Amino acid sequence: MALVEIRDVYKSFKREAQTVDVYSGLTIDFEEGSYTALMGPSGSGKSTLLNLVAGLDKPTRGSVRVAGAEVSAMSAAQLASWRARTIGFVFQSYNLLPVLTARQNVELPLLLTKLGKKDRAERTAIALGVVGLGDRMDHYPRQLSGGQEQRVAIARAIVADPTLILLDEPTGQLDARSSEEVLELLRRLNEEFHKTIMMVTHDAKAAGSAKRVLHLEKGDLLERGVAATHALPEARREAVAL
Ligand SMILES: Nc1ncnc2c1ncn2[C@@H]1O[C@H](COP(=O)(O)OP(=O)(O)OP(=O)(O)O)[C@@H](O)[C@H]1O
Repeated sequence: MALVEIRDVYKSFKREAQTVDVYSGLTIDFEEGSYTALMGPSGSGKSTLLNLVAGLDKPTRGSVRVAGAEVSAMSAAQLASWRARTIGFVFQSYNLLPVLTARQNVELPLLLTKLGKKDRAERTAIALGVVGLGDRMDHYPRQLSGGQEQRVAIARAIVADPTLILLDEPTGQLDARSSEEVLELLRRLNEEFHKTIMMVTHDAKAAGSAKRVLHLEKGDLLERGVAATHALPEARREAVAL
């Protein structure tokens, strides 16, 4: 069983009199331990895919299962606690709370768990250590560089030890050096910590750090292996009918 199973998913958005059909029968799997980059033109439905997997949005029809659980069937309350345990979400614009320190930002998701204060402090320190910011725990976001802010956001995403990390253009606002640091961190999270990663990106370099690259384009879902050790002999068409 794949960690993420998307089966015959339709998704439409209604805007005034118009309906936008983003997916018309999307079927795809993401295996446990995989690291996938999702590419494609603006509006092709990349962010929508992450939102469906995180249960932030529901399919118009079809099934989205994560670790065997039907995400679209959960109530809002079930979703909140499931998401806190299962999913780490990282956004392009970091989304840190400016009035909280790095430590407090990272601790936030743990407040939704049953962990006591001491365990929360310990896990927070470990997560900030993993992203290389053990010496910046009491800094506020404004006292950090963009790359450091994004690494705090990644620490927040991994602090509850989720199975799946979803990232929406994580390097979109970063310079080349900070991007490289973030990508190196993602490779480690995948290889050393066995986290499953799905990353939306427009950046070919970022996609190059993934083991699998999916291209969402007008009605087609194309798959290309780019990492040397995972390269496919040629671009392979995996499924049609987005
Ligand atoms: N909440 C919404 N209401 C109405 N339309 C929406 C909504 N969310 C997304 N859409 C539409 O669905 C389509 C897919 O959007 P999505 O954000 O998934 O694209 P994307 O590939 O991530 O684009 P980008 O690269 O620009 O972020 C777009 O046409 C978008 O306008």
